[in-house]
This record gives sequence, C-alpha cells and structure tokens, in this order.
Amino acid sequence: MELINPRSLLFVANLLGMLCALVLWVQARSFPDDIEGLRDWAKAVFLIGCASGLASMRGILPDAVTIIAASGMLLLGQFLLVIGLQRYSGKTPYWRPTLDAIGAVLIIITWLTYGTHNYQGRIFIMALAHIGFFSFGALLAWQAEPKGFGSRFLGIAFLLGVAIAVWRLVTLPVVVDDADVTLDYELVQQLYLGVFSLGILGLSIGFIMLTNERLRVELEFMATRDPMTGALNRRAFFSRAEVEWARSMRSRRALAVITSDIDFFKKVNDTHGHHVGDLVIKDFAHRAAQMLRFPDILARFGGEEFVILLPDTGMAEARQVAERIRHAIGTHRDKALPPYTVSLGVSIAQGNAGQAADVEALIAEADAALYRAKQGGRNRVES
Ligand SMILES: Nc1nc2c(ncn2[C@@H]2O[C@H](COP(=O)(O)OP(=O)(O)OP(=O)(O)O)[C@@H](O)[C@H]2O)c(=O)[nH]1
Repeated sequence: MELINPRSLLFVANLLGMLCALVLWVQARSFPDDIEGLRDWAKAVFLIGCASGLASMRGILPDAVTIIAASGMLLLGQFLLVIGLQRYSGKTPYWRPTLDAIGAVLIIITWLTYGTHNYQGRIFIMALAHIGFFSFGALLAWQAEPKGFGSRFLGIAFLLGVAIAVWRLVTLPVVVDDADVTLDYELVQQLYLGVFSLGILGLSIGFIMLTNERLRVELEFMATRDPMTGALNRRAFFSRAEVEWARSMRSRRALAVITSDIDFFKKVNDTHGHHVGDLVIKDFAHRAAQMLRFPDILARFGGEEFVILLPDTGMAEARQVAERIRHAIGTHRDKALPPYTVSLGVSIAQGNAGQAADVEALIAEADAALYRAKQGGRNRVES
C-alpha cells in the first residue's frame, strides 16, 4: 500500500534537516561558549538531512552514493548527536572506537549491497546501529542538567527512535527482497522513514529546549550571584530578605542578621598579594556557607564584607551561629592560605516596638555591632 511516496518523505527529511541545522547553528553562535554541543548538533542534523537527500535519489544516482555514502553520513550524524550531548554534559567524547565501528559497518554495508545483494541484512545492521546511538543518546539526555522538560523531551525522543528501530527489526521477516529494486513501498518502511524525518525535528527541538533551559539557569545564576564566591549578591539578598521580613513581622517570629568583615584584610592583600586576598574571601564564603542551613542565606555585599540572614532565629541562636563561624575561621585553616580572623555583628527583629523598622535598619544595627567588635579588638562577636 502506498501511503506516501518514500522519496517524498526522504526529501522532507532532507529539508527539515537543513532547516534544523540552520537553527542550531544560529543558536550556537549566539550562546555562551560554555554551553557546548550545539555546533556538533548543527553538523549532525546537517549530515542526517544530507543522508536523507541522497537516499531520496535511489535509482537516479549510483548505489555508492544513495546507499553507502548516505549510510555513512547517517551514522556519522547520529554519532555527532551523541558527541554533542557528551560535550554539553562536560564529558570528554571518545571518537576513535566508534569511528572504527562506523568504518566496519560501512564495509559490511558495501558487501551486503554489491556482494550478496542482501537488503534485509542492510536494514538489520543499520537498525542495530540506530538502537546503539539512540539508546546512548536517551541515557545522556536523561542525565543532562537541568533535568527539566527539555531533557525529558529529548530523552523520550531518543527512546522513540530506539522503539522504531526495534520495531523495524521485528518486522524484518516481512520485507520482500524486491523492495530494494527502487524504493521500499511497504507500509512499515514508509512509517519508519516518516517517523525518522519527524525525529530529526523532534530531537532538534528537544536539544534546543535543553540548551535554552541551561541558559536560563545560567542567566538566573549570574543575575543573583557574586561570580567570585557564588554567594548571593546584594540585590538578590534584599529580594529574599524583604519576603522573610514580611513573614517574620506577620508571624512575630524572630529574624536575625549577621554582618561579618575579615580582620586586617588590607594587610592580607599587602603582604600576600591580591590573588591570595581573593582566595581568602572565597575560603570564608565557602566555610561560612557550610555552617548555615536551609533557609539561611549568605550574601556578599562587597570586598570582604558578607551578610547572613537567618529566618526564624532568635538572638541566642544567631550568636551561636556567629560564634561557630568565628571559631571555625580562626582555628581550622587551609594550609595554603595565611591565617586570618573575622569579626561579626548580630541583630534581630521580631516586630516589637523599638526594634528595627525594616531590613536596612536591621543590617545597620548588625553593622553597628560589627563596628563594636572591631573596636573591641577584632576576632569577636558583638550584638
Ligand atoms: N583581594 C581582594 N581585596 C579586596 C576586594 N575587595 C576589597 N578588597 C580590599 O579589602 C581591603 C578592605 O580593607 P578595610 O575594610 O579598609 O580594612 P581591613 O584591612 O579589613 O581592616 P579591618 O576591617 O579594620 O579589620 C581593601 O584594601 C580593599 O582593597 C576583593 O574582591 N579582593
């Protein structure tokens, strides 16, 4: 039964491949370099599109082009999809073993085309290769970060590819040998090709969604974080602090703020250099963050000055946290860094009369306590 001309399907796959390759290429050019894999995908989809275009010329161009070259491009394209996903996930791709395997498959395909004229054998070996690439692709897509809709969509698109290739294997016995004479008009082969053409589109959309989600996560991170330490920036701190403030005022539960400043930090810079100064700042941010729990937040307000917000935390508990940080910084140290100490100021609000009227006032109170800690000799906590 002729549902749709297989030649037309392959031609559509060719056009879709070219268009998807163009979109992926444009996307690759406008994306930050650390989101890798888009260029591989553009090349992959281009190759798969070309393979479909060549295959649509069956009976017009020689078999060496429409079968051997087309199969080679198809396999290389599918391999590049996997390579792109590996690069996207920060894994180092291994080219050699798979390229050797593709070479071996092409030699077998050539033998099956010119030697034994075995159409079923050719479909069998190509379906096996599709299953291998698509299974690996599904696994990589499922593991890819962020694990959002894009990663799931892509994983399912790859799994559909596996299912179709398995189905093609199962239905192999009904393939008639003369199907190879021009093009296979069997319904199963038409569906195979049809789904395959749409598959290029589905996979490309999936990967574009995945990379867009990664970009959104990165932009969000950049907009809310201090790039050097990964702590929240001032703006993100205030947007979270305002929410916690409102909650605290409504529920009358205490909200604590700790401000901290590394002691004699100018001396660290002057003695060991700015680079070591930066390492000390990062060390402080890392170790202070380890001493906090959800939903506490740590923000870098500038230089060596950090602010910590502790929701649902009273004065005694907040002082304990500050003491723990001071003690940890002053006693355990990274051997690669000079010893240093930190002074901290603590303040709380609970919506009572006479207490801070807003977050800024609460921070100003903690700053005043921090100033007293500095005046009192440093390496201490004041409230
Ligand atoms: N390495 C490095 N230094 C910074 C950074 N931002 C600010 N600084 C330096 O940090 C120092 C801050 O010193 P001050 O706050 O004036 O005083 P201090 O030496 O820490 O002394 P006290 O706070 O009084 O104990 C200045 O020398 C700044 O140049 C940064 O991102 N990296």
